[in-house]
Amino acid sequence: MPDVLTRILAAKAEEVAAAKAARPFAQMRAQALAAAPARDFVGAIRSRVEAGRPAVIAEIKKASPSKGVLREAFDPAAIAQSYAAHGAACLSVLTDTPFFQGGAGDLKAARAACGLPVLRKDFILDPYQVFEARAMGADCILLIVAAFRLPGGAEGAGPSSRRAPGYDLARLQALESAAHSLGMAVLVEVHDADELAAALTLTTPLLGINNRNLRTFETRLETTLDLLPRVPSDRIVVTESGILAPSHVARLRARGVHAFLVGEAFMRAPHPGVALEQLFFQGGMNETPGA
Ligand SMILES: O=C(O)c1ccccc1NCC(=O)[C@H](O)[C@H](O)COP(=O)(O)O
Repeated sequence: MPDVLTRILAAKAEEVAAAKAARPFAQMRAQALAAAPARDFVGAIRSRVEAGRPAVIAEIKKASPSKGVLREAFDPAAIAQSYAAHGAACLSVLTDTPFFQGGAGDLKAARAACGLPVLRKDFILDPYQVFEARAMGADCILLIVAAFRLPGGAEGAGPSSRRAPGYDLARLQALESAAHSLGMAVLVEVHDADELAAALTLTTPLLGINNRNLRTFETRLETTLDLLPRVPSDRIVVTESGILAPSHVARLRARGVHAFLVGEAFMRAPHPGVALEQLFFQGGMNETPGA
């Protein structure tokens, strides 16, 4: 059986083909160009990080392949308001349906309920999806480098071939350009050194390091800590996944990581915003959301 990322990407390619047939590109483009202006996703993160405060991208997801259903009573608008009231910098909203039980409606409802910039969390492979993201109101898209691995690419035999990019850089760069042309930001996501080398060919300052291996689900904070020395100082590291306790936050912040993408810890809590405040602003570092 193929791993889950392979299955998600295959399903996504079919989904995009069906979407294009149902709503042609010209129509999607017109909708994207007519959307309300994008909110400043990078600025919301940068301002906090440069002030030495945590920048929290708070995720709205009903379910995930690794954890199943995380939240039965799922109200994206109420969750977004709760996050905004308790110090989130931005939102991340899952729009994939088959694997995460999300949808475009979740993103629209969350964005309409608050003033925060919103990341469309999905598996973007095609320019059509970039226009679709803007049409639904997204302010940022996610590009997962692992989704652009070429057949036989980064898994070469020896040390030198492992350093070869092995990724479809032209396609990654074209998707980034499309997002920027629509005023959206890009969060590029990596999990290892080969993916990082590929990600650094993009211009976006937002570099996500996913602590979760999307093929095996193994989740280790050391993924972020080990890659940190290889990240140039002009990039803002966003550590993603598996951040569940104040000790995790303290460990990463002690190494200079101040931007976080968190889902499960908030989705399982009765009040997601309160959980955010407890995780980031009531720990040992005695922060307050606006201080
Ligand atoms: O979470 C999964 O099971 C998953 C499986 C396959 C591809 C992506 C997946 N998750 C996306 C994410 O990485 C997380 O939603 C995000 O980083 C937040 O993680 P967490 O705080 O651990 O919910």
